[in-house]
Amino acid sequence: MATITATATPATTLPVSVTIPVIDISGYLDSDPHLKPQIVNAIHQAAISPGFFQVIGHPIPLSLRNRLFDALKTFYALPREVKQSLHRNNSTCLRGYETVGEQRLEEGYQDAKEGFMIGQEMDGAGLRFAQGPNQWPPEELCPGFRETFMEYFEAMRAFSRTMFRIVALGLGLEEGALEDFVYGRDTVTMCRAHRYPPTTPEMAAKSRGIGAHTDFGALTLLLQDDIGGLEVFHRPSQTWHPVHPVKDAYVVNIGDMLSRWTNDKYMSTLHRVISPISDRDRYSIAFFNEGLLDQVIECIPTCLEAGDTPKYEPVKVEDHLKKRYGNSY
Ligand SMILES: O=C(O)CCC(=O)C(=O)O
Ligand SMILES: [Fe+2]
Repeated sequence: MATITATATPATTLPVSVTIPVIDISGYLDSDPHLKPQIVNAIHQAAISPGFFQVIGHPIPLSLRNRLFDALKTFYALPREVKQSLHRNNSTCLRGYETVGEQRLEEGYQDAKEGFMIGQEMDGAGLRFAQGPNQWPPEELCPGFRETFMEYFEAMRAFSRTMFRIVALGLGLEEGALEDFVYGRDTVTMCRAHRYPPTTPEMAAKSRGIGAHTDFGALTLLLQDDIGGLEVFHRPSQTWHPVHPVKDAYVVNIGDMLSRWTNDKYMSTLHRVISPISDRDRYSIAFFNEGLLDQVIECIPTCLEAGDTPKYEPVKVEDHLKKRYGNSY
């Protein structure tokens, strides 16, 4: 999930070039002794800078990705009243539909996207922050939507587990050191699907698909279609750079929580989406690893160089999330 940040300068692209590495993790999944350390190192370096990379050779099947994109098209084509009846304001745990213009991430712009958020299905007593049931459209209006979205969600949780094993090794920790953080009973993971309506060239300068922001969780895994429009900010040159769609890839970025946990060794990079100048909608699906509610985020000792001191006070994930979610709507 995302949060408000300082307004970025309206600078456009160039002249500096920013490389967003494309990293194949299949060698890690195959436990290839040669490739494993190379993959760990490539991700560690990309997390330091630019804080964004793309992952191929991941375990999410193309058929599942396509089924979900198809189901989302059916969902977003539903009558407005049906979508409104699933509005996130009905939910105690951030789940449901968000209309165009609802989120404001950048001063002076309204986000042009529609969104639909789900999380882990939880019911009963003792629910905590962001825990609870999802909202779903009637099955007959959107056949298979719920089943496909939940299948995708579970597959993404498993993929995230792998990513955090790689991240742990990169940070000089035990491979399983972040297991509870990413996969514990009280771990919050959220998945939001977006539809970005197209814009005209005249309107493009005044509108944003999603305004400039940093993500506030630990690690985001984003699936984008082939339209493009995602951009990252290069702070030293104050310029924006496209994250071009790469076939079959997930865009991965570091969020504020992991940046803080690593004493800013890993970079949480400002990003935005330009409304597509196209005759087609753009679709994307972001999976947010928000962390274990009881985890205290306190500088990981391996991230302190000799003579360094921690930059931040310890904070509990639950408190961090409550504050940041509260600020972004
Ligand atoms: O749709 C995208 O490409 C990016 C979405 C995003 O940055 C977010 O939801 O935090
Ligand atoms: Fe984001």
